[in-house]
Amino acid sequence: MEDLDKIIISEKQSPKIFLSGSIRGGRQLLETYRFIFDTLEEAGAEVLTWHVADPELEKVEMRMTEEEIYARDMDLLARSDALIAEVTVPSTGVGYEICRALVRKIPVLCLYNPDAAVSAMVLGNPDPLLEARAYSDKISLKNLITEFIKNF
Ligand SMILES: O=c1[nH]c(=O)n([C@H]2C[C@H](O)[C@@H](COP(=O)(O)O)O2)cc1CO
Repeated sequence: MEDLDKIIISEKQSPKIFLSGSIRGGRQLLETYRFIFDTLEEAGAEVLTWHVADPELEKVEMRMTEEEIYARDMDLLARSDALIAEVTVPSTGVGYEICRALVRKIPVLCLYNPDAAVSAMVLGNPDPLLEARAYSDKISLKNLITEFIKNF
């Protein structure tokens, strides 16, 4: 029985997470996106959109057309088990990705600083697959992320 448990645990795939964070909406929270990325990887998740937390992102994305960026991200979303969005910095792309995830029935966790003016499209959204949580510091941010990904 113990052996069977071990096999089941070792066969458990790491959850694939679509990390969503502002790019053209402003990069001022890049350090927080990096912290979320590191927390997810430490917890055994695979972050498919690692580029969102990449300080060199502009260099890579500059070589891609707008259509290529869109197609790549929609393909990554289709392969994700869940989406985690940092919504403190308002971003058209982040809002769009949240909506697309919900349409595809992919669970979404939105995280934000308590001082942020988060859209009512997130805070007032009754979709049971959407969870929105404020974090006051890195400890609470880490706890919210690790609790959420336990479900996958
Ligand atoms: O170059 C890009 N690469 C890219 O992956 N995105 C996606 C991922 C981010 O979660 C989101 C950011 O949107 P925005 O650029 O509107 O802030 O869109 C967005 C852009 C630029 O709009």
